Amino acid sequence: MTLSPISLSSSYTTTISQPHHCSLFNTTTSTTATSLNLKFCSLKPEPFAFTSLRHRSHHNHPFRRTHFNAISSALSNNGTAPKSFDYDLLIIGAGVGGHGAALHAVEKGLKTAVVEGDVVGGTCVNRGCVPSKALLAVSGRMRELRNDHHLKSLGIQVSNAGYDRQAVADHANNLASKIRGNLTNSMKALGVDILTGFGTILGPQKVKIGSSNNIVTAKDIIIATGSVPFVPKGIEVDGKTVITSDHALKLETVPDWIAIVGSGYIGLEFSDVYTALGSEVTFVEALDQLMPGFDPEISKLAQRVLINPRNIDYHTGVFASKITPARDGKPVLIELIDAKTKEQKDTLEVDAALIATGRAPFTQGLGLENIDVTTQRGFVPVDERMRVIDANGSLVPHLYCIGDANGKMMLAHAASAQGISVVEQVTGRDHVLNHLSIPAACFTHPEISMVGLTEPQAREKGEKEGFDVSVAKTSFKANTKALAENEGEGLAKLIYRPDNGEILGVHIFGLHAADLIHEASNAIALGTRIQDIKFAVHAHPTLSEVLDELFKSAKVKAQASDQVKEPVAV
Ligand SMILES: Cc1cc2nc3c(=O)[nH]c(=O)nc-3n(C[C@H](O)[C@H](O)[C@H](O)COP(=O)(O)OP(=O)(O)OC[C@H]3O[C@@H](n4cnc5c(N)ncnc54)[C@H](O)[C@@H]3O)c2cc1C
Ligand SMILES: NC(=O)c1ccc[n+]([C@@H]2O[C@H](COP(=O)([O-])OP(=O)(O)OC[C@H]3O[C@@H](n4cnc5c(N)ncnc54)[C@H](O)[C@@H]3O)[C@@H](O)[C@H]2O)c1
Repeated sequence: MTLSPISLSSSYTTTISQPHHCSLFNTTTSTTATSLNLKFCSLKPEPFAFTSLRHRSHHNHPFRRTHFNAISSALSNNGTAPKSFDYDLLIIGAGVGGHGAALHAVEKGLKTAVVEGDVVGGTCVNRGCVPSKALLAVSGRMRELRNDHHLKSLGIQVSNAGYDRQAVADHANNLASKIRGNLTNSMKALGVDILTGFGTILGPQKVKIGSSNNIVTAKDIIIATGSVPFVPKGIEVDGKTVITSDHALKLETVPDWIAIVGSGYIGLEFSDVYTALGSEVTFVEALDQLMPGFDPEISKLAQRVLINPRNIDYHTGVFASKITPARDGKPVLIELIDAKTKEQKDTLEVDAALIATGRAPFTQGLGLENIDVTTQRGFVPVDERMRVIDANGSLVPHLYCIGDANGKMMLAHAASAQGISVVEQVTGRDHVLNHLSIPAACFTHPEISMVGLTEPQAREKGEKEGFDVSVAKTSFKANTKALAENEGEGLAKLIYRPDNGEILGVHIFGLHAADLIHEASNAIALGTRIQDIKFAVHAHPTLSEVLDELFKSAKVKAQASDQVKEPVAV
């Protein structure tokens, strides 16, 4: 194995903790320096490995013939553009963003390669969505089996539900391996070349793979290099008692008492897991309320159901300014300061601390300076079509950035959708992704989901643009299926324009909220108005009737309601 040292310089005043779980990212543990050295190793010795099973013949593809002739003569002055190309499309990073783009590119007939410096699947598959959902599946079952009151009301008796920590950890790890295999095989089967090594952009349409001179050219390049945990300055991560999600997902321990710094998605999902497995949790949140990113009404309800009745306490409006791992028989020490005044507030002594304070883009060492691109807090600046913008504000020809690395929306399906959107563009069809139609979900028990604007955001927009905003709500308590499951605790909230029936946002808290949101997100994506969707029929009894009722309860002005779409004869 060849280790390729890459000197990274960071503009952060914080620490970036690289994925510790993976020996391939050979890195020092977190430091508080403003720059850090990181070693990134190739999986295979140079030259880089071609792992595709078969190649489609792309050379006669009509698009290839035309677009190669039309290579922009306006390329920037950073190196010269190649005259012919190894690939139509080269994607740096084989996470879900890169994978989604690659599959769509093959469908469009592009000769495609992905460059991956670690393992296929990136954060989502190896250190994110996939293993966390495996742990949350266990959390859900444990909650049910330990909820005597709930079980009794259904007439069920269970005694002594327990778990085997290592077996739970294995479930998460095995699932990640399985999905990683599926992703790899799907690309290989379609003829996508998987080039192993760290990708560095040398100039327009040119990428070096690994540390030696393996240079690959491509007509279009997509940066899809993702993100790593963001660890604020002053926090020392040791990977054992002070951990990030990368470590927590391995479930090496279930601490008796764990502080979770940050009550966003990661904090909330892990509080669900840890409390189900028996830990006591203390949240430390910098803003004045828990779950500050969600619609305030939903956060309030979530706090009532997911926080207050559980073994959780919290400190809001405080920063964890210094965290020292447990050592020499002392517990983990967390110094709290007031988020506004910066005055010392308290010191917590806990068994462990999970740092869930957001994620930092992984864009160091990418060679962005070679194409005159300056990152913004590490994020690659892009326009609404994911085209990379250089330091002068001009678009860099043939270069795109998708997923966590551009920071538009740090979600797996957003990364993939952005990749598909780019492929549409490079194959001649203009496409702009509507990020307000992309749903998000937090997989707690019960789940939280959302799409579009929160109520405060919608009201602010309405005020600026001069339209009224209305809100409709329905409760899960009135839903037959939810009641049959004895899961009536839930709310769906619709934020809309009463003048024209436009859906501005939908927020759901309740059983299977993550699955229910898609009716709303599809409606926003397709521009469907409330006066149309309210006539859509839902099977009875299903949870989807919560949304049916929600749309029906909205009060759209008569004029707009009269313009119902023409019926389609069958
Ligand atoms: C604990 C956790 C749970 C999450 N749960 C969810 C969820 O339930 N749903 C959801 O939608 N999102 C979830 N996310 C977010 C989701 O994982 C990310 O939004 C998503 O992985 C971003 O995809 P990406 O393709 O942009 O980047 P990544 O998945 O990070 O992939 C980037 C890839 O690029 C590689 N790479 C980086 N630099 C180079 C280089 N120079 N050369 C070669 N290769 C390189 C990396 O090794 C990596 O494989 C979760 C995240 C975490 C941490
Ligand atoms: N189910 C999902 O889709 C899912 C699950 C996990 C993660 N993710 C993605 O991963 C990303 C990262 O998640 P996350 O939960 O780490 O970030 P987040 O941005 O959702 O939440 C971070 C929280 O930490 C708080 N915070 C920041 N610094 C602090 C400090 N020093 N002291 C106390 N509080 C502090 C912030 O106010 C915020 O509430 C998210 O953007 C999300 O999109 C998604």
